[in-house]
Order: sequence, then C-alpha cells, then structure tokens
Amino acid sequence: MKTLSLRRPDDWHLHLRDGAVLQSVIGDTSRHFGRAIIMPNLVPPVVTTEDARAYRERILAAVPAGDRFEPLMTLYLTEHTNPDDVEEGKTSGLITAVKLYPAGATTNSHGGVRDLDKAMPVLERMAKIGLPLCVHGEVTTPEVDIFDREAVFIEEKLEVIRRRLPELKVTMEHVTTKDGVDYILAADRNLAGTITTHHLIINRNAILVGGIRPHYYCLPVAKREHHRQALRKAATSGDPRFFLGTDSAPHVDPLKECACGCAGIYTSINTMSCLAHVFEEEHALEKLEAFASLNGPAWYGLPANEEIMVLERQDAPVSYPAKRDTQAGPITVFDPMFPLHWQVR
Ligand SMILES: NC(=O)N[C@@H](CC(=O)O)C(=O)O
Ligand SMILES: [Zn+2]
Ligand SMILES: [Zn+2]
Repeated sequence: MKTLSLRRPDDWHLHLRDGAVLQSVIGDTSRHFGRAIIMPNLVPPVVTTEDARAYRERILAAVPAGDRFEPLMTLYLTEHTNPDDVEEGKTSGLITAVKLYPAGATTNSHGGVRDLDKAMPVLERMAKIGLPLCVHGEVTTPEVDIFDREAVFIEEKLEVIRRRLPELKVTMEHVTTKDGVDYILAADRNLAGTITTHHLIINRNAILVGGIRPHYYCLPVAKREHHRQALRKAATSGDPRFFLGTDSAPHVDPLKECACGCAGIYTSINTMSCLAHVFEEEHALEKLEAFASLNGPAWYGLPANEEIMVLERQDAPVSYPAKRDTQAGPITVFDPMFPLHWQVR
C-alpha cells in the first residue's frame, strides 16, 4: 500500500463556533491537527484578550479526551480595539494574530472595520511588536462585483496598509484568485497567504451549474477555473509563503439550505484526504508536508509539530460521514465530487 508520512499538520484558519456546534466539530480538527488559528467571528465576536482567554478555555474543555490540540487565538479587530490590550495578549502568549474583517464582508462581520484609519493605532502597535494581521481580503463596496472583491481589496486596501506599515506581517487568508497568488509572490517579505482545501477543488461552476448548491457557497466565493489552477500551483510549489488554512466553517443545514443561505463550507473531517488527492493529482505529494505542516509554523515563528501523520492510499474509496450531527442540527460535510482514496492512519 502507498503511504505518505508527514509532520502532524496544523490548520491556520479555522472556525470552531461555540456551544453545541463547538462540542461536535472540535474532534474533527483535534483528531488530525496539532494546532489551529481560531477565528474570532463569534456572536458577539472575540474582541478583547479577556474574551479570547475565556473562549480558549471553552475550546480546551471541548477537546475529546486523549487528543492533543492547541488553539491559537485571534482577536477580532474593531475601530475601538485598544492597542495596549492587544500588546498584553501577545506578551502573555495568548494571542497569535489579529483578524481584520472589513465590515459586512462575510459571516458575523458587521462589527468589523469600516474606516481603516481608525484601526491604524492598533496596526502600528502590531507592526512594532511583531504580531501578524490576518485579513479577510475582500472589499464590501456594493458597486464592486463579488467575483472581483479580492482583487480590488488588494489594490485599494492591502497595498495601502502594507505601504504605510511595511514592518507589519500580513497573512492574506483564503486566497482565491491568481491576483492574490501573484501579489504574494511579488512581495519580498512580511506577506503570506493561506489556501483552503475547497478552493483547490471547486471553481464557481460547483455553486451554480445544474442548480444552486448552497454547500459549495463560501466567501470569498469560488472563482473561475484559471484561478483554481493558480491556487493549485501555489499550494503544491513548496513556496514557504503558502500554507493550509482550511477555513472550515460549519453552519447547520437549515441556515445554508434556505432563500438567503450562509457562506461557509465544512471540511475539517476530510481535508487531509482531499489534500492528498489534490497533491497526488499535481504529482506533488512530497510537497504536502510543506503546505500542511511546515510553512505555517515557520511563518508564525513556531516549531513544526513533533508527531508524524501517516496517510495511506486505499484501493477502495474511503468513507466519511456525509453530515456531522450536532445538537443544533446537522452540518453537511464537503463533498469533493470524486471518490477519496487517501486516509489518515
Ligand atoms: N468562509 C466563509 O464562507 N465563512 C466564514 C467566514 C469567513 O472566513 O469569511 C464563516 O464564519 O462562516
Ligand atoms: Zn473570511
Ligand atoms: Zn474563515
């Protein structure tokens, strides 16, 4: 049997939610991943170091017995975020990054930033103390087409932030376009990007062809095929500036299967199987470890995990649940639309 060994991976962009959903989804991450950057877009969001400390405790309490998992906490940047609180979060080791959601860009982002100038004091402090900024890189201007929002964000916002604060480390999260990949490649330092599992697998047809398919709807929305190809090339290149952030974003089915469904795709369960499939297709299995286990920790200044994960290629398709049941309702698991043969041992 074909096998692949790699350092235990991490997930550099994850939504765990809270309460009943947290209880049911956390095991799907802690089974495979050593650490994850935990997104702060709860209702209400995680805005202070104190909020993050309490949320971290709730996450740790939900980790199944026997799993080793370290949640890396983030703060949700607002126009009122206090730079001293951010610094104290970093100094105490609790906070790994601060997250910028342009107001209204995605799920639970209405409290995000409208006027970047108001967030400048915090960003300046972060640049000074070496705390990375994670960005949901889409503009929210109604005039801008939803498929162009990432490219316009880079030009109109990200470039401005980076020119004002060249020392600020920026993680462009869930890059979905060739524009994003090229922008990262053009930067000589302080810029990296996460890529999701699903954006390596689907293009925008998955959402719209043959009917409207809410379980392929996420933000940033999947783009044209040539963008997917650019993401595959970047992810499988081994370039240290690209690494895995699944953006696994559980929403219970009734909130997705309705007239105005939520954005988010749940991939924690089968991400490693999907990635092995993609990297094998790209003849780059030997680069999976860099993407999933090495580049992320290096960017965040952390050691790679010590444990080893072994993936096995089965002849028969491997099975995984179609839904994750929670006390809040079922959550549909990402269906890559092809059989998966790789399985975590
Ligand atoms: N990716 C998504 O489609 N949704 C995320 C938010 C986000 O990461 O933008 C969520 O919280 O549901
Ligand atoms: Zn986002
Ligand atoms: Zn996300």
